[in-house]
Amino acid sequence: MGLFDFFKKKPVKQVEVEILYPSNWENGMPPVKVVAVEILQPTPGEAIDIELPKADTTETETETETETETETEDAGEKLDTGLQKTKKTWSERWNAFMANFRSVDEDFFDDLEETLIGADVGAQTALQLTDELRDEVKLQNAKSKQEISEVIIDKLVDLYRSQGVNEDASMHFAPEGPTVILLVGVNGVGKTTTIGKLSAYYKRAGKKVVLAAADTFRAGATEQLVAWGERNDIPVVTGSSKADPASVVFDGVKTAIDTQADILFVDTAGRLQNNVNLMQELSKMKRIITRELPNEPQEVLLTLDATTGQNAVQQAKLFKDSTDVTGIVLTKLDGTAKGGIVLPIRNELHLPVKWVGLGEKVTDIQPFEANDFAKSLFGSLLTESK
Ligand SMILES: Nc1nc2c(ncn2[C@@H]2O[C@H](COP(=O)(O)OP(=O)(O)OP(=O)(O)O)[C@@H](O)[C@H]2O)c(=O)[nH]1
Repeated sequence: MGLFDFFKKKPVKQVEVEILYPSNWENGMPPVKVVAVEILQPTPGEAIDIELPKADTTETETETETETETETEDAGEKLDTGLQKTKKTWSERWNAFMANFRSVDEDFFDDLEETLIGADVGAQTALQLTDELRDEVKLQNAKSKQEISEVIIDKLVDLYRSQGVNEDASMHFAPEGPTVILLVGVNGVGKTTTIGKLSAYYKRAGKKVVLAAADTFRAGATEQLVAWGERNDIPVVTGSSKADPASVVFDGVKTAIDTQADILFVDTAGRLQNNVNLMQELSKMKRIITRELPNEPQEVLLTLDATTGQNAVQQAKLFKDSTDVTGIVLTKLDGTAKGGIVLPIRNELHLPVKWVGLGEKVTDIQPFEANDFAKSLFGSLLTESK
């Protein structure tokens, strides 16, 4: 059934569609992906018109938000919902592992290590956990399936929590003048969307925010940020297509200073961590910011797509080696069973996860709280094992 036929049968109040322009698309109706539909009650039979953008506006993203609706949703609930897939996988793996339990011997610890690696906690973390658990299980003289299950899950929760103790996952702000927050990461991880969400978050907190569209590389990237700016009523500094990103950063910093803004968010082009030119471009942007605002603490937030699992950890390693990353934004946790990667990011890279992205809506972002995360991820396992 075509899109219009569908809407004739089910009239809608509002529809969010993503226009997909395949590289070989020339004319006619491009394929579209329906992102969200708000069904209109009750009048069935009405058709609606959707205005499609012109063919040359590639990669246009149309997003509408019903902020108030989501804002009332409890943060803990949202985290629980967002982590549903990860939790399901964890509990399935866990149950399968415990179903095979016979006795606490070397095979048991080998299986445990494999289970943990399979759950994306990372090889190093799995090894460390298994080693510590060997002692712990003996220490507590745990023998029954339930006792052992409890010791292991408690240890996992502990590890998540203890890593948060000395970790500075807070955002740093300049005591005066604008704070600059750069978003970096490979293509498509969610940098622009995160800026849209974070800028709205800080605006709601009473901060004056400016955005700079320094991704002059990808066609449509500036428009995407401008759309977020319009939606949140936040000014966006732009440059022409293929302009030097550093010049947009310069204009952004100047605008932020002139307008006495509190925060400047800079959207950067998706870059491969091993592309020397792009990494140099990033250094140039940072030099310009420091030249204009010498004493100012900046945040360089590396955005990682949680759905890419261990790849995200690899990306983080390489970015960390070539630029001063101050924290991680872990996006798309809602769409993945790989939420376990928070553990290796913190345990192996010692980079604080500062924010987690839990959806595509403007309010689908939360500061990362190790305790809440551990509680949400393993809470149900603890209940199940009781
Ligand atoms: N489900 C889900 N989708 C997200 C989240 N964050 C971003 N996305 C989606 O991921 C896709 C890519 O997001 P962008 O913000 O365009 O990514 P980007 O890193 O700016 O991409 P480039 O400009 O190409 O480098 C979009 O469809 C977003 O809606 C999230 O937390 N959850």
